Amino acid sequence: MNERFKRVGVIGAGAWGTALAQVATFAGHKVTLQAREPEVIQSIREDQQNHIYLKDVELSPDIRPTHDFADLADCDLILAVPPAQHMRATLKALAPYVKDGLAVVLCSKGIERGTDALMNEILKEVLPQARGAVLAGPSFASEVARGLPAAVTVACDDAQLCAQIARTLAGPTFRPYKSTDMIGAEAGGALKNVLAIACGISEGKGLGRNAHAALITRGFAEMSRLAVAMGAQFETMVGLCGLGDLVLTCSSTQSRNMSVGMALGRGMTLEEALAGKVSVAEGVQSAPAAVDLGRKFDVELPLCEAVNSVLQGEMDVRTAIEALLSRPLKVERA
Ligand SMILES: NC(=O)c1ccc[n+]([C@@H]2O[C@H](COP(=O)([O-])OP(=O)(O)OC[C@H]3O[C@@H](n4cnc5c(N)ncnc54)[C@H](O)[C@@H]3O)[C@@H](O)[C@H]2O)c1
Ligand SMILES: O=P(O)(O)OC[C@H](O)CO
Repeated sequence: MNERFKRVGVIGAGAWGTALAQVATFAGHKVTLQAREPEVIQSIREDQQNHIYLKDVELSPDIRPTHDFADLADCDLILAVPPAQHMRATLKALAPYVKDGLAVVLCSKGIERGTDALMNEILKEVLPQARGAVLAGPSFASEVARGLPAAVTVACDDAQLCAQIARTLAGPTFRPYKSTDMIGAEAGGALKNVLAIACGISEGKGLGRNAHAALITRGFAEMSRLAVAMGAQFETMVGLCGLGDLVLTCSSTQSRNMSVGMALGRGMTLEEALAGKVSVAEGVQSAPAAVDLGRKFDVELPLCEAVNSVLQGEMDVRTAIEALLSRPLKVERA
């Protein structure tokens, strides 16, 4: 009962996919890591480092990089870690190698633009024969890959599968907490990225610590309202994958989302803020989807809407801030 999975595969050798492959080796596994770029494969094979996406971290020799999805065919646990906008295509590429009941853990934090789908909805459409779970929570890849302590949420509506995944990935420095709330874990992970852009804008504009605290608190209220309307439990939102990840991402320049926001706050255009970046800031694509979901579920999302207006070039930062501060006074509630 609840034995560990034996053959772990990871799809996506960005910073987080590489870090999660490393986590699985800390837990004693040999891991197949599917990478898109030949230079990433070469870098891991020759130097035991991912020079492109996770610089200066010594990787375990138990990580086996490959380009070929067929090499994942004998895995019994797959961690899917592409950028959210590429999840659908990635799962389609995996499809020929998926056996009935394969466990697929969705580790990307975003909402698909155009469909407003969370990652588990995409999994159900593309690989209905697989069993899905979500991994989310406060976890900067570089810290996790270096073996610094982190606690995350693993969410799955099948409690037994959840326990099996948690047991497979748990290690001396990586502590998964179990949950059955997949929507909450996914919504928390996706929405905190949009709110981190808001906090970055505030930081870049020099609006001070009071504004920062207000943004995190009202951002939390906003993301919880939407998540609960989508079917999440409020309890999940006060956990690692909700408040925990929001606080982390809004408080460090390690965050790509916060960094993009800071660049916008300092007066750059979005194009300038993203120029030359190989890494993904998911909030940029998730913002319009979040706004869409707010309308669909009739939930007010003033901060996400303001961020989205700035990202779409519909409002400059100063006007967005003025618009937020001049809203009618409200009763404070989550
Ligand atoms: N980096 C972190 O600290 C961290 C932590 C937790 C969750 N995440 C989430 O993990 C997901 C992946 O982020 P990351 O940080 O590993 O990536 P990254 O920013 O380090 O690298 C970009 C990734 O995008 C991939 N990519 C680019 N074009 C692609 C395409 N057309 N199809 C498929 N893949 C493509 C690249 O191969 C690479 O793996 C995101 O949803 C992110 O929010 C990241
Ligand atoms: O760098 P970011 O903004 O993508 O955040 C990384 C992780 O999601 C933090 O938990």
